[in-house]
Amino acid sequence: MPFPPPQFLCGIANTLIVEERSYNVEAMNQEHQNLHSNLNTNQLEIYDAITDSVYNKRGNVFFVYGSGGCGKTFLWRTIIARLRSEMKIVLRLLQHQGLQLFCYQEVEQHIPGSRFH
Ligand SMILES: Nc1ncnc2c1ncn2[C@@H]1O[C@H](COP(=O)(O)OP(=O)(O)OP(=O)(O)O)[C@@H](O)[C@H]1O
Repeated sequence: MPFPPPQFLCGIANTLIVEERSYNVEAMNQEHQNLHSNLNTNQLEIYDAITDSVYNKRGNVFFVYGSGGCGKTFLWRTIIARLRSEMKIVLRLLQHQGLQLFCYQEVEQHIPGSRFH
């Protein structure tokens, strides 16, 4: 099967990156502050574990579960707002009946050399 030329694939990747970096950083920062200040103890514990993994490049995988309405989405929104307020890239890979899978990748400033893993 023919493979698209690399420059075409590079263009697609860059579109994704550009879209993910088009957020209003100030608005995201404000949203993060609002959400974070309302996190309950359990949410805060998970928030700290996930952000610790991100900022210390631990590469952990987290499976967050709980009954409907317990605040999982609220937690994700808080974490995502924090990362996007810092121009980091968060991709939602899957959402199915309470299961959400996110991929976070810090992309280097030099976009053409950057990769998703
Ligand atoms: N710490 C919080 N402070 C204020 N409101 C909260 C908090 N956590 C959750 N909520 C609110 O509670 C409601 C349910 O939360 P959320 O949608 O995050 O639950 P969920 O676990 O994702 O539910 P489901 O599994 O059904 O999708 C939402 O209106 C959300 O804004």
